[in-house]
Amino acid sequence: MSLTASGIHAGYRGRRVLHDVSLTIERGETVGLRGPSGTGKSTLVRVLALLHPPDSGHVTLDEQRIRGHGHRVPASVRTRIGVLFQSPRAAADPRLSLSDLIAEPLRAVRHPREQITGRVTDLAERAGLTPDLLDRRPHAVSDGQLQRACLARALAHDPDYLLCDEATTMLDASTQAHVAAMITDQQQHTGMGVLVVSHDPALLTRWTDRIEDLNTETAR
Ligand SMILES: Nc1ncnc2c1ncn2[C@@H]1O[C@H](COP(=O)(O)OP(=O)(O)OP(=O)(O)O)[C@@H](O)[C@H]1O
Repeated sequence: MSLTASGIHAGYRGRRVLHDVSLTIERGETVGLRGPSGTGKSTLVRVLALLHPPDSGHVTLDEQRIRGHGHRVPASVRTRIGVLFQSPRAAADPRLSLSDLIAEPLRAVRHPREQITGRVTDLAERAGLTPDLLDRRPHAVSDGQLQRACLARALAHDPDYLLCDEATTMLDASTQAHVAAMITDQQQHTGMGVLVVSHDPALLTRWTDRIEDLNTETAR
């Protein structure tokens, strides 16, 4: 069981960023992805998260080849892949309270309403968010608190894969450790596969089972 990108060519408005790039994340493993700035690591994350359609090549999710990226991917498929970005401010809707932020993906797939509150409380507690923070909107919490909420949101569906794009880079050491511990704990319970994109060699060595390079060799 794996999330696989095969022979991906992708870019923006005719400008090619990824040239024949392939990457596999097996369930249960943690894969590191590194490479110089601008080689397309975030673009590859968006392709794997089914958010950015490749020009050619394809993504396979547990043997199911995904057709039609972008809005055409059913929510039931998309929710099997969680994503955590570097900047929670860019990722989070500023109009939503933290509890609504965490609950939104559950509501989107009509999760039973009576279970949502309990699920949000549990996720928030595991993420280290105190109850008083849950009614606040993003502008009234710190970056670290907001990233904890984004992690709770990304794990709301118990995804089979979690893609972390420089997700701990801007966090202080203790929040970074808490975020990594929550991800590892979730992985031990559900066997999800994890991708960690980072420029930090120590973090990659500490956290991942193997490291892949996206460099000018692969990104020709
Ligand atoms: N939405 C976009 N529109 C146009 N070009 C983009 C867009 N996003 C990224 N790019 C360009 O695509 C290239 C790859 O960017 P990407 O963010 O995927 O690289 P990266 O390896 O993640 O970089 P970094 O390590 O600095 O985060 C860059 O030249 C970037 O300017």
